[in-house]
Amino acid sequence: MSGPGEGPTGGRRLAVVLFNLGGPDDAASVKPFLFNLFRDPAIIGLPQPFRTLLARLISSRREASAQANYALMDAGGGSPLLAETRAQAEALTQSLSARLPGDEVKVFIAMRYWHPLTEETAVDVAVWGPDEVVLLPLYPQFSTTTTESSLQAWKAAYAGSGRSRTICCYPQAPGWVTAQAKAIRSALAQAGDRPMRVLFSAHGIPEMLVTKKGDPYQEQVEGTVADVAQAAGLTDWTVCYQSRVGPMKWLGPSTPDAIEQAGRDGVGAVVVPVAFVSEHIETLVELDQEYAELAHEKGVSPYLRTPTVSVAAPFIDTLAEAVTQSLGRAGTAPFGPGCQGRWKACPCQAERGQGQAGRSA
Ligand SMILES: C=CC1=C(C)c2cc3[nH]c(cc4nc(cc5[nH]c(cc1n2)c(C)c5CCC(=O)O)C(CCC(=O)O)=C4C)c(C)c3C=C
Ligand SMILES: [Fe+2]
Ligand SMILES: [Fe+2]
Repeated sequence: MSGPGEGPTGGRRLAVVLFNLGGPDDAASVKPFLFNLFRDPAIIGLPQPFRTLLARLISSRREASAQANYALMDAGGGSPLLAETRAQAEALTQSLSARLPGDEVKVFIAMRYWHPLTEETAVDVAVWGPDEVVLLPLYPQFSTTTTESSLQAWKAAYAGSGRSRTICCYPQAPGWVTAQAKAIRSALAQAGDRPMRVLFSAHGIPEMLVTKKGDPYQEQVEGTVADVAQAAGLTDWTVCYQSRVGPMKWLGPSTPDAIEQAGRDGVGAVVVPVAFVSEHIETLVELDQEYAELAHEKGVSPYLRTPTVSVAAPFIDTLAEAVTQSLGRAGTAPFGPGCQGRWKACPCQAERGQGQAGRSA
């Protein structure tokens, strides 16, 4: 057995930790998953014990409708997110192993609100004993509600070996942009010569996180959209935000409003899930079923949706490039501007001063 500092061929041990939100495994885990989500201070900013009490209330009230929605997917009453993320981990392992011959690369998955929980993965990584740890959120755009929440949970939980690097975000990474542009071009080709509008739909967040807290999410979403629209040569496109929860004002316009507008303007729609990298309830149910029904009612035809990037080679390669660049081991091609100090609390800022670390972010 090889210990820290020594892979099977004498190389170094590299742990890559993929972060995502997580999803319930089955109907029974919907309520505890929702409880974990609403108990997160990044999601509900109330002090304790009010936050936990409210999380209990919301998860109870939301359980039945959420279970009904999860049941609409072919995933045993739960979410396909973990299976999708495992496929991405496998593809990234292969891409990285080819780029870093001699090193031992292991890709771990750390979910924020359901198993494998970040706290569990932190123990697994520590037991494995890496020399280097690269933290890689599967959120292309940085948000306090997702990326920062995951990175903080990791920081609190990880007590193992290895120097850490953080890839905070990659809103304009070349492979992320080209994979989406390709999917859009193929959807538009399917629509033939009918007039079409591309609706870039991102998961929303409360507007005050952007205006009061300086959350860079909206700016980064707009950065992604500008690059993809240019790469795909689009003339009619708009940004909109889906999945609103609760009474606060969220970023707008909402995706349902954008669909209604398309109906009024007499154009068909290609919806592009621009902040998700894999399929789950927000794409398979919200976009493909709820909003498809709305589009039908409003006469938006055709209504098409591009698949998420999933394991598309340009996307996985761009992630692998981000990892190797963060280690200072390969490539000098620009990987995108990242948060660039826009989010002062981002760990990539502190790492920037330590040699190559954070170069990709
Ligand atoms: C870019 C990604 C995401 C952001 C930003 C985000 C913010 C955010 N989400 C909620 C509430 C819920 N999210 C839920 C599921 C869910 N959300 C994301 C991604 C982002 N969330 C993912 C990947 C998933 C998992 C989907 C799955 O298949 O399991 C849910 C549960 C589903 C539901 O009941 O609708 C809730 C609730 C808030 C409040 C928020 C920002 C404040
Ligand atoms: Fe969400
Ligand atoms: Fe950053």
